[in-house]
Amino acid sequence: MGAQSESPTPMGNILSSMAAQADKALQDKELSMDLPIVDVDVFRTKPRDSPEVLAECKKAANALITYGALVLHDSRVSEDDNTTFLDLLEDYFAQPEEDLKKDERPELGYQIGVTLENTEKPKCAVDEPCLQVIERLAPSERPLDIKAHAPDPKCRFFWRMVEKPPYETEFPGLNAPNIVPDAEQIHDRWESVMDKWGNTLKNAVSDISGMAAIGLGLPAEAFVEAGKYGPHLLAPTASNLNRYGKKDSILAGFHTDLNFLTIHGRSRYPGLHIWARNTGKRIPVKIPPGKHLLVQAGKQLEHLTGGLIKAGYHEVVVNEATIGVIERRKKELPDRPLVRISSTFFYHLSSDYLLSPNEILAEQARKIREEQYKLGRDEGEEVEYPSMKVGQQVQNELKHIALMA
Ligand SMILES: O=C(O)CCC(=O)C(=O)O
Ligand SMILES: [Fe+2]
Repeated sequence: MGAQSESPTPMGNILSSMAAQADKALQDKELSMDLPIVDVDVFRTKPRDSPEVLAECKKAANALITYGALVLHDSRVSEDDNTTFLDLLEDYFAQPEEDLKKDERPELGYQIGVTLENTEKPKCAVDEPCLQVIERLAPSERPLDIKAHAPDPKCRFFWRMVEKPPYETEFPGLNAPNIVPDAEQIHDRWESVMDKWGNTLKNAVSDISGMAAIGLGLPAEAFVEAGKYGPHLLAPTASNLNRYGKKDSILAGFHTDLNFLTIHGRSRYPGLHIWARNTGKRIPVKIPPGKHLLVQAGKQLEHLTGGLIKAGYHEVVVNEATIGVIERRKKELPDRPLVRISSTFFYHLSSDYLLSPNEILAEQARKIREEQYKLGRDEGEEVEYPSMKVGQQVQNELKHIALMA
């Protein structure tokens, strides 16, 4: 009798159920990339002081402390809006370079409109603490080499989504009006498509800010108030995969984001790798299907929490999975532009807000640092977080990435 038709023994039963459990665990792990999934719906629909909401907020704060990242579920997310947005941006970046150039504003540090390829540099390449972060990673987990400090081949569009402050800002350059592209087939649908998808990302990330504040023991409105007049940006990147589609091309070199929280919808092309603090592992991002988004901590959140939450490192490269999608789309949609658009939104604190570490959180950060050190996880030299206006911090960072003189 063949093994397949044998009637199951009790031992066989146990083994197959263990195998099924292991399969399920592997599937879940791949879906969530090992990151906790935070349900924004719980926060939006249940009473603020209910145990369920508090538990979900704690989960959000702990995920940001432990990983610098989380996956969120939000029933307001429409995949169709993301698709429409990705199509629009593919069409936009397929235009001739001289048309794109009309939307460049170098005099404003490229903080509005388009940034063309080979302009923005990965800051890490000249930043000693960042290079040490790479050195502390196991060689197999390191990002692609950025030491040449070549600018990134990715382009970008910045679409500002702000509420005008009821006061005179010290940083008007960071708060300039939006640019709507000229081209007839793009102009008319631009504003509504950008605002629709942008608002989905903005609402979700703003709710995560509220949840993180509660989870950290702060008043619910602490971060949202601090970001009320922030120069939030819908900030898709665009990488020309005809030109930069070879395996191991760096589209955006290893870096952290300078803003408060970054939120991503699904890109059509894989290639974003994140490093979760405390794991030392490179994680290829796979946002689970169905109303999920990915959030990563940025520098402003690190600053405000005195390093309790650390900005998350990431890179965007052409990996095997990217090549797979390139080949598939070439066959299935030969007339579509071969451009990798990222569905990225930068949530910022208000430029005039004083960025200064919360002492209670900074004390917790010191404790965690010591515990980590005892566990043999050296996080490098202690970072200073001097008080400064958010607008000042942004300008300092822009100088590092070559967008501002
Ligand atoms: O392209 C992506 O998926 C992310 C881009 C990114 O890291 C950034 O825009 O800062
Ligand atoms: Fe980034």
